[in-house]
Amino acid sequence: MYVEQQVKELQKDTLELLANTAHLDVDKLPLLRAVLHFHENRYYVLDNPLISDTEYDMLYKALERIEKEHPELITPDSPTQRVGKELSGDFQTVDHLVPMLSLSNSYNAEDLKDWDERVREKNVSELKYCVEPKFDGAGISLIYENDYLVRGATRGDGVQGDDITTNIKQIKSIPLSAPFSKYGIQQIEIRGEVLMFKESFKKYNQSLAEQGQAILANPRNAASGTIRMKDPAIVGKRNLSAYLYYVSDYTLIDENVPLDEHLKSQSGCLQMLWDCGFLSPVKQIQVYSSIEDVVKHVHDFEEMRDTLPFEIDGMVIKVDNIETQEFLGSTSHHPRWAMAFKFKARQATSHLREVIFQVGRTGAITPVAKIDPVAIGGVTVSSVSLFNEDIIKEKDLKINDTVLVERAADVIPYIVKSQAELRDGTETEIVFPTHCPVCNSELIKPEGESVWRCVNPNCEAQVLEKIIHFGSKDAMDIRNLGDALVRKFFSLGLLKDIPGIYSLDYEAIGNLPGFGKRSVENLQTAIEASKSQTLNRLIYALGIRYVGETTAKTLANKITNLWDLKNYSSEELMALEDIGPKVAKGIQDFFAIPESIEMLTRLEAVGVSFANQKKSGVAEGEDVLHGQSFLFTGSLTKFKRSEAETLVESRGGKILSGVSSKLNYLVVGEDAGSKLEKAKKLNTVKILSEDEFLAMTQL
Ligand SMILES: NC(=O)c1ccc[n+]([C@@H]2O[C@H](COP(=O)([O-])OP(=O)(O)OC[C@H]3O[C@@H](n4cnc5c(N)ncnc54)[C@H](O)[C@@H]3O)[C@@H](O)[C@H]2O)c1
Ligand SMILES: [Zn+2]
Repeated sequence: MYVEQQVKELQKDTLELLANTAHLDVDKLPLLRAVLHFHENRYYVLDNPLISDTEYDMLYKALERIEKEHPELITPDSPTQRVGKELSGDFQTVDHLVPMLSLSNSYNAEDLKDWDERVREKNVSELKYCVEPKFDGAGISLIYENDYLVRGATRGDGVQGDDITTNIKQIKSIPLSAPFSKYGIQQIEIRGEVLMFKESFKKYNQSLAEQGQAILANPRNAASGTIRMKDPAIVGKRNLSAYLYYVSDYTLIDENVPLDEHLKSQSGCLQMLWDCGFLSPVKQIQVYSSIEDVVKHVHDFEEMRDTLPFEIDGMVIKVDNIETQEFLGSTSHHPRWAMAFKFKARQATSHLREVIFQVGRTGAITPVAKIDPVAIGGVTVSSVSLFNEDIIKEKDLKINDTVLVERAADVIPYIVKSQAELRDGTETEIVFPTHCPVCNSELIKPEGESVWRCVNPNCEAQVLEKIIHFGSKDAMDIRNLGDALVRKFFSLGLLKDIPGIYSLDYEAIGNLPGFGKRSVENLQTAIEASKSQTLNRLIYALGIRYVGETTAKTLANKITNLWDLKNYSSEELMALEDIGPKVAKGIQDFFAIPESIEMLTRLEAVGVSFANQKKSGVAEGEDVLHGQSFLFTGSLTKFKRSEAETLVESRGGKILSGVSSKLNYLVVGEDAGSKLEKAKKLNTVKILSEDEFLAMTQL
């Protein structure tokens, strides 16, 4: 739609407008609209935004302000007069019963107070606000008729959406039927947000990274991409969840029966949804009568946003009383009875100055972009991984490019895109090396892979990274032997390989500047203690290709001694859960190399335990919990959660991350909350006290 020259000019205009949003006046109105239309096209249609959401919102706000001062200048096609468009064409289009509007945005206490004043000006009595998290996922609308789910749709352009019913049915937290008839409801339309929880997102990205593929930017993209997949089976595998937070429409079974109390307030509706078996934010909401309390709450919530298991990008403040909501009404763009409070942005624009190439422990060469430092979400970012050469090509990155960088919680910073439109001729190609930057051996890229590797087993960079990995938190967990210390010892020649950890020269270390007696002792204790680390951690620590933490556990559960693995055939390996030909080959290749055997022999000689302690201690019947799944909730008083989880696993059981029909046992400590409620509702989960659990695990 826009040709190259227009894109350049509009982007130039954008930057000029952005530099001055507070002082834009009516003469800029047409330009502002043109620029916003342009960015909406980039965002909703091309899925390729050029500016961050905050920048878009700043321009939008400026437009709103000018239009408010000059209402006579509002045109029907102004961006303020409609919501975005995101119909994909891949699904059948369906009409929403009630349009799915956008929300008005606020960024500070001032904005919220202004809004509160506008609401109060309307003389509403007994005003209360229901404050909810603003879930950062993909908006959906569901229709239930006679208690059955009949349709699920995306938000689309707000009036019409894509019919994604089959995909919606793959989301386990959305019940296929719900007892709305108990509330006198025949048909109901509810709204919510499909999310990928951070934990699932991390796992999903880990599997992408292990396969050398580019990881996804954030859980929101993962969720919105997944619900539009053509294959519902893939949707089922991605482990999505959905929070439902709004009843947009309903038809009663009998108009003459008085309306159920729940339906008279937003907080009541959320409770009803929860009681009907939905995941609704009843536990995360607060109802307040003063805007000051609201302001305090949203700020407090922003502080703790990273502790939530899912991403939120702000809060939504809604007038609680539904009659008052109806009285306040909506514009064509957003309801007047609700206001979003947006948290600080986690995207920023910077410049790519240099690319360095790092050698990982498997020899993989990772390009890392050095950018002009920018603050994103309270952290200064100056280094961003580019993963592999393909990503550089796909994103068309060049040195000196303007780049959009994103950093969400728990997610490593990521270059969303380069802004090719802004190039001025000073940009240069990123040249991928042909030889290892550390040992200078020629790099290899096997067919079908996207990663270049240094295959020299003695490459110093790899040896160093392998030592760091061995001692790291998820591996042997040698607390006092961190990344920096390993680098230091390595550079001083005090540490040359993994077994060398167990024959460190503590006297020489004690003479290094900054090393007191205590710190040397602590280091020595931590290293000694690691000798009896569990077998699964040891297997993971060895850095066998494709053997991640999960595979290491599977392997450890199968064997009684590490050496057993040496004799496993590929068939035997592939018979194990989740082990395919690639992983099996990785394991066999490892044991086929003399260097590996030498390393293992040395480790065993210094006393590192190769035995499966769980197996050697208990001869038979140790997996009394085999095939059973467990989850712990509430504060446990008899044991630590991590201990209990290890116990379950050592007895052959599994730990699940949430309450679902797959869960067999929920062990409840004190003050158990939503998980317990949900388990009770499910009726298939057996609820255990801590004592009952302990009794079960005894052999
Ligand atoms: N970068 C760009 O160029 C560009 C261009 C266009 C739009 N955008 C972004 O898109 C936004 C507009 O999108 P939008 O209309 O979806 O607005 P929005 O995402 O800011 O807010 C509305 C949405 O919030 C969601 N939501 C989450 N929790 C909710 C809750 N508890 N109650 C109600 N709703 C809840 C709903 O899906 C709702 O549709 C802009 O503010 C901007 O951030 C960016
Ligand atoms: Zn090398």
